[in-house]
Formats: sequence, structure tokens, C-alpha cells
Amino acid sequence: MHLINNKRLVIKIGSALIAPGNNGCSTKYLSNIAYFIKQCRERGQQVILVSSGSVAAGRQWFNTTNPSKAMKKAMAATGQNDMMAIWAKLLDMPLAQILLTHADLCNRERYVSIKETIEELLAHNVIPIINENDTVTSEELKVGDNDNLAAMAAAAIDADMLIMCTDVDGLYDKNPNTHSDATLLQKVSKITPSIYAMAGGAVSSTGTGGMQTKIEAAEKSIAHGIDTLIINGFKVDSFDQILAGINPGTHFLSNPEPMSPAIHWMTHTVRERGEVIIDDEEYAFNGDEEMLTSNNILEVKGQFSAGDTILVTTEDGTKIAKAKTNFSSCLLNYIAQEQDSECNNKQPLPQNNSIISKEHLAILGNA
Ligand SMILES: Nc1ncnc2c1ncn2[C@@H]1O[C@H](COP(=O)(O)OP(=O)(O)O)[C@@H](O)[C@H]1O
Ligand SMILES: N[C@@H](CCC(=O)OP(=O)(O)O)C(=O)O
Repeated sequence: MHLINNKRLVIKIGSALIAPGNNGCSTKYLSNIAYFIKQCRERGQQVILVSSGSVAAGRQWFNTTNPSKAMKKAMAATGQNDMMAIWAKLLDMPLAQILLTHADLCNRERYVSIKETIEELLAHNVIPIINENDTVTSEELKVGDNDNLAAMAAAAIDADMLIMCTDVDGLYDKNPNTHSDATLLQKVSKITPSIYAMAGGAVSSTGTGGMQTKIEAAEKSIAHGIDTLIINGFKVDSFDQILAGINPGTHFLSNPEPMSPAIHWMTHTVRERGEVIIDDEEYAFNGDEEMLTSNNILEVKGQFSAGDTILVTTEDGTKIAKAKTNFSSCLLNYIAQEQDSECNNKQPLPQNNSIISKEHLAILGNA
């Protein structure tokens, strides 16, 4: 596969490239990236940017070395403006700001709306620039890092390639900033626990998540059939090499048999709010996937409402499925307790009804 024959590219830019040294927005690295984007567009490619850096860009206006959570949000709100202004200056073409939270992405209606808006922007040659809406996020509502956000966005809009531009050449077998003998991995065809074991967090105070979140993002995007690159955005050479069809960093090869978009969304975007532990995988999913009844329940964990997404696991911790539940945790707990009770003369609940919805079900073993 020629690296840059892809029609639709999502390019994710890390904070260190936007505001090097936490010292406000700078054109230092962004000029090259903007030139790369223009070249891609001249080749007929569509580009969607996921731009981090609002916190790093806004930091200079807040006199602190140890900002609180609220102060970071204020920095993000300030820096987002500076960041969009610098992209507008360098790209000199119509741009659209899209600020998202995880709550937007895991709500089906909003997810479809985001997808439709981006399709319309691309059809009209406007470049969407996505970031997390830090102002309104809480721990529960946020994606938390733009690597995963970029992968979720890439899946939503059926991108062909995700390029994560960062401050190192790619994924090494150990952190190159702390190990001088670290070796770059050029190709990764399967993401295994040993790949995750290579990844450390971010060493600088600028980035969020380090390689851990980039591997999570790569796992999400290759499962959707999206080739994924991690490259060094500090180096002009990285972009020249991509345009010449050469991989300058780490290439995660896309899965030739991608998940269906709906299963991918359930598996990789939606978060579970609780867990139901069942007695027997065979019994529960034997040819009749949707038929998981209250008889199978051993334990209910977490608090959730009907319509929320839950994880279905077996006693040994094996993840069987992720699905929307037809019942609340409260009701399921009650059912489970009633079944345990020896003198059970109450029959209040729909014992034969499936506890999960067939329409929103991802069987994880087949994922
Ligand atoms: N195995 C590894 N290979 C490469 N970088 C690693 C590894 N483990 C940890 N890192 C760290 O990840 C950092 C990049 O992540 P991060 O700072 O979050 O960047 P960004 O802001 O671009 O998202 C590197 O600077 C490096 O310190
Ligand atoms: N929404 C945050 C992005 C945080 C983030 O993921 O940063 P990075 O690890 O540099 O991609 C910001 O704009 O500062």
C-alpha cells in the first residue's frame, strides 16, 4: 500500500508542536505541518485535523506552575482561540472549530450529527479542526486525551489513515527519552500486551498520555480498517517521506477484516457504566446472542439505568460482550437477590426477557 494514496486523512497534532516549551502558540513546527496539509489537499485528499495544545497555548496568560483543574480549563478556553488563529493564518483557507466531549461521541444521535457535519464541511472544502471541549468536561464526560479522540473521530468519519504527529520518531521498545538504547518499531501488525508494555506515559509536562494513549488509539483505528502512523512532527523530513510513500515512524497496519461501524462504536467509543457477571458463556450466547436472561446473573456491579451500556463478563473476568441493558442495575440486583432467596414467593420480574438489547450488542470475542 502506498502510504499516502489514502483519500481521507486525520492528522493529530500533539501539544509540543503547537506550543513548544509551554510558551504560547508558535509557527515553529506548524508551518511545515500546514505546508504538508496543503500538499495533501492539492493531491485531492481530505484532511481533518485533531489539534491539541489549547492548554499549553493558554498557559502563558496564567501566572502559575501548578494549575488547578479549573485553571487548566480556563487555559484551554484561552489557548483554543490562539491556536485556531495560528491555524487560520498558516492554512489560509476556511476552517471549522469542532469541540467535543466523550458524552457527545457515545450518544448515538450526537455521534451521527457530528459525522454529518464533518461530511458537509469536507464536501465544501472546509478543514474541520477538532479538540476536546475542555471547558465543559468532567472526569466522567471526557475522552481525556486527543490520541483516543482522534481515533474515535477517524472511525466516525470512516477515515483511511490516522497520522499522529508527536515529539519522538514513533513507538520505541522503551521510552527513548529515558533509555538511550531504545529501538524504533517501524511496523506493528498486531497490538498485543507486549506492545502496551513498551509504552510509558508522557515525560514532558506538555503532552497527555504518552505512548500508552497512542497505542490505544492505534488499536481503535486499525480495528476500523484505518492505517495508523506515529511520526515525529518536529522533523520536516517526516512529512517529505510520507509524501514520497516512505514510512518515517511507526506504521500500525490496518486490520484487513475491519469491524462493522456499529460494533466498532460499541466496542471502542461507548464506555460501559457497569458490569453483569454471568454464570456460563456457552449457555448465554449459544447461537442466540440476545437471549441473556436474569437466570444467568451472578452479580451486578456499578449503577446504571436502562439504556446504558454494560459489560457482560464471566466469573473468571473474561469479557463476553458490551451491550445496552434493558434494565437498571437496581432492578437486576433485585432479580439476582430474589433468585438467591430460598423462600421466593415474589415473581415481579420479566425472568425470560433478555437483559441486553440485540440492536446494541458487541460480542467481544469476535471483535
Ligand atoms: N515506548 C515509547 N516510545 C516512544 N515514546 C515513549 C515511549 N514511552 C513513553 N514515551 C513518551 O511519549 C511521549 C509522547 O507522548 P506525549 O508527550 O503525550 O505526546 P503528544 O503531546 O504528542 O501526544 C514521548 O515524548 C516519550 O517521552
Ligand atoms: N484538549 C487538550 C489536549 C490534551 C492532549 O491530549 O494533549 P496531547 O497529549 O498533547 O495530544 C488541549 O488542547 O490542551
